[in-house]
Amino acid sequence: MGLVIVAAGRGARAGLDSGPKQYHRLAGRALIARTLDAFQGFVAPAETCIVIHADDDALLAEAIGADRAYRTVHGGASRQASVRAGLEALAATAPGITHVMIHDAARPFVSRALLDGIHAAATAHPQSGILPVLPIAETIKRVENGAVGGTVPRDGLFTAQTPQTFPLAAITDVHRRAAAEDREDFTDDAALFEWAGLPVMTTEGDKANVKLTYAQDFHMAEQQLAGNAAPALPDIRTGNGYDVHRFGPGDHVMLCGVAIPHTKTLSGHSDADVGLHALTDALLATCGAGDIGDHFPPSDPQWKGQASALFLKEAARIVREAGGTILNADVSLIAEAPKIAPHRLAMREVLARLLGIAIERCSVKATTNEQMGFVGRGEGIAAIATASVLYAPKGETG
Ligand SMILES: Nc1ccn([C@@H]2O[C@H](COP(=O)(O)OP(=O)(O)OP(=O)(O)O)[C@@H](O)[C@H]2O)c(=O)n1
Ligand SMILES: C[C@](O)(CO)[C@H](O)COP(=O)(O)O
Repeated sequence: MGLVIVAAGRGARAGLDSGPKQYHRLAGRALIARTLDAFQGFVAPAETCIVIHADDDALLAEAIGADRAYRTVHGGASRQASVRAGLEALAATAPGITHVMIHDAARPFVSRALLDGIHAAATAHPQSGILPVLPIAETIKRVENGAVGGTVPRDGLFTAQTPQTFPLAAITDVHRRAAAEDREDFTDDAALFEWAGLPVMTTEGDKANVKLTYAQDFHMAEQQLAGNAAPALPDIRTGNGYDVHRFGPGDHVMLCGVAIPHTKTLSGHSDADVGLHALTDALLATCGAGDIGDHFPPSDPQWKGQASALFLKEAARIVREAGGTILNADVSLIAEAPKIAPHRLAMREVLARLLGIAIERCSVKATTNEQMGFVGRGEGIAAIATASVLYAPKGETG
């Protein structure tokens, strides 16, 4: 499917100070760029021809960038002449195209559902023109010099939208014939097909697919885009971690960076600090950075007997490098013994120092396992940790 976007008009009725309406920035993005966005993934830029006014090369480059793959061609004095120029360009340079969509740059709100409906109709009726239409919802009056001259029956009346779709060879031929007969009065391409006696089938249009014609249309479009803009939600992520180590012979345990005298020690490759291990995993989880085993494999001799503080500091560094600000850290220790409560403040101080955050953002809690299971039988100590991290939006890290 090829695409002709007509954008060579002057936008006289819009009367915008900023110049031709198709380059006017709507909520920060040029109207024509928004229109082209709507076809992304539906028609390739190489099969799209943008028809612009001979004075507007620089305006187009500013609106969509100079290095885009779209074909461009200069249009004519009427919409009809501009469409013809676009069709001739596509017919000459893209021989594989059988069908073409013709669309006004001034209609930026093209939905994927509308495109799919038009495409389905074109597939069902490949020799016909396909025209999206909407029933008229208001009474139609004929008005002359401010006075009503009559009411027009609206039965069977519809308004016509773009994109309209045609077999490329047929619509190009009809445009050539109309030009040869000096007919420049067709306001849409379906009208040319009708004039040539060729079939035009309708498909359901879309109320949102308005043509921005008057200044008020631009104000309403601005309001609509402002209303649609999703509020920037803070990117707060939570990670959890769990670890367990069994007891072996010894005289102290390391828990959350504090050495607590005990009748046994926790055995492991490093200092077996389950609290810091669980918290390291929780932090890494907030940026999808794997787990402690990925960064400090137990098979690597350099971590033998290592203080687990090093692991936590490295996890905090990884989080910060990914744009994270650590909001809080919470560790629950599950042990029958030793007693944790007398050491909780010292543990929170260690966490605050290692993570570089305030102590009130660090929490350590402890519970027994009510003498149930392996912890209850005094075979080891378990820890569960949670960390919350605020990440900067993409492109604003650092
Ligand atoms: N000589 C022309 C006239 C119109 N168009 C394009 O046809 C579409 C529909 O036309 P319209 O909304 O009437 O735009 P303008 O002609 O720019 O508006 P006006 O009539 O108010 O000047 C627009 O994308 C417009 O750029 C075109 O390519 N060449
Ligand atoms: C082609 C069109 O968008 C169909 O509704 C419309 O006719 C173009 O606008 P114009 O004001 O007639 O140029």
